[in-house]
Formats: sequence, C-alpha cells, structure tokens
Amino acid sequence: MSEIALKVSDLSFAYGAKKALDGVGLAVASGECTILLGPNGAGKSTLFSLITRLYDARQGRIELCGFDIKRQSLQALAKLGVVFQQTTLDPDLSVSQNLRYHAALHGIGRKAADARIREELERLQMYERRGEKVRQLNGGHKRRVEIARALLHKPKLLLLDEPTVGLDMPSRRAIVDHVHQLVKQQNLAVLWATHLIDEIADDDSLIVLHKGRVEAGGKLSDVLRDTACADAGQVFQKLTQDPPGVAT
Ligand SMILES: Nc1ncnc2c1ncn2[C@@H]1O[C@H](COP(=O)(O)OP(=O)(O)OP(=O)(O)O)[C@@H](O)[C@H]1O
Repeated sequence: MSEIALKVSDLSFAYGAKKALDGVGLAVASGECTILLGPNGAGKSTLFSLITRLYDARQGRIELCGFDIKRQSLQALAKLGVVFQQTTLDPDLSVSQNLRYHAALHGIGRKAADARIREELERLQMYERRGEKVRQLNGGHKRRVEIARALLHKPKLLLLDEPTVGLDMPSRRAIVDHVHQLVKQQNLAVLWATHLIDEIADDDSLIVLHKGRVEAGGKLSDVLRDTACADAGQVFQKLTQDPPGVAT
C-alpha cells in the first residue's frame, strides 16, 4: 500500500460570511500525481493556503506524513514543497542566489546546498543558466527554477498551484512531463491545482472541487467508472456544470 503524504479531514473555511471550503476530505499518496480540478472560485487556493499555514482553519485537520500541521508544524512543513501561482523568485538575483537563499532558510549548509542546487537544476536542464538573473529568464524557465527550489530540501509532498498558467504549449508540456517523472523516480506525492484538463495523465488521481466541496476523488479510471464518463473533461462538466478549460 502506498504511503499517504497528505491527509485532509473535514476541513472548512470561510472568509467572513463567505464559505470557501465545506467539509473537505482528501488524501494524496506518495508516487502519485493528484490533480485538483476545479473552476474559478472552487476553493483550490484556499485549500493551499491552509496546507501551507498562510491561514488557519477552525474546523478540520491537515496531516503531512502523519504530522498534524497545527500541533507539529515544523515537522509537517519540512515535508512540504510549494510552487505558488504567482512567482516568488527575486528577479534581481541570479538563479543560484535565489536557490541558495531558500536552502539557507531550510538550514541547509552552503556546500550541501550547492550540491542539491546542481542536482535539481541539472534535472531540469537549467544548470547552465544558474548565473543568470531571474528577470532574464522566460516564464517556462522561471517555473523550472521554482520547481527546483521547492525540491531543494527533499520534501515528500509538492504542492503546485496552477504552475503552467500563462506558459506556451511546449513550456507547459515540459513542466507536466517533468513533474510526472519526479513522481515516478522520487516517489514524490504531488497535488497539482489546475483547471486545464489536458494536464491530467491516465494514471493520475483526480479530485474535483466545486463550490468548496469535493465532488469526486480517486484514481482517474475509478472516477470515470463511478461517474460513467469517458474522460476527465466530461467528469468536470458533469460535476461542475461549467465548460472545461482548454489549453491556450
Ligand atoms: N480574501 C478573500 N476574501 C473573500 N473571499 C475570498 C477571498 N479569497 C477567496 N475568496 C472566495 O472564496 C472562494 C474560493 O476562492 P479560491 O481563490 O480559493 O478559489 P480557486 O479555486 O483558487 O479559484 P481560482 O481558480 O480563480 O484561483 C471564492 O468564492 C472566492 O471569491
């Protein structure tokens, strides 16, 4: 049985009177890419903000590799790598400087950090670009650096919040392929928020979030069977009644 990297139970959250998440329960296993599919306003970013502890939920529980994020925050957050929707790299620093800064925040010494930086950048074909200022990189290359940064401290769970938004098709494909390779090679657990159905691979797991509720969850093949749908686009349409997102 695969290890559960993220377990969310009965999680609810509201912005004032506006309910954003309503009794959400889900699990993300190691060695699996779990796609969190939901239309605008479904609650994807709110869920990520709670997992990363940007906000605190009054109701519900979040565990990372068995550590409760409220009571065992340090151990839990050490297991987590995050790529936010908006870039958080410093454009005036080089690729290496950005990554070293992040490694230092995680208490990784300079020598070990440089070895990890090399390993992750080489995996993404970005090592040759390490001396360049981030502002000189295109959107796809910035995203690669952010993924490398999120992996420096060897997390067990990688959260990706719509990481391909605004990228051209080849850059999107490269990121989708790279993340799927990481899942297989590193036994990483990935939770990938998107509204683009063509980012889902056949052996991914799927969670459909709509209006703050989980409408379906499980291996894609099981969700297709349970919903009597032919593909993820149909599932999305059936469960959210909105037209599915299409690649641009
Ligand atoms: N800061 C806020 N204050 C009030 N309401 C908010 C706030 N942030 C989000 N919401 C509301 O909470 C609900 C969930 O929003 P959220 O941003 O989590 O959805 P999302 O699935 O990430 O959407 P998108 O794909 O557009 O980013 C929406 O109804 C949204 O309008």
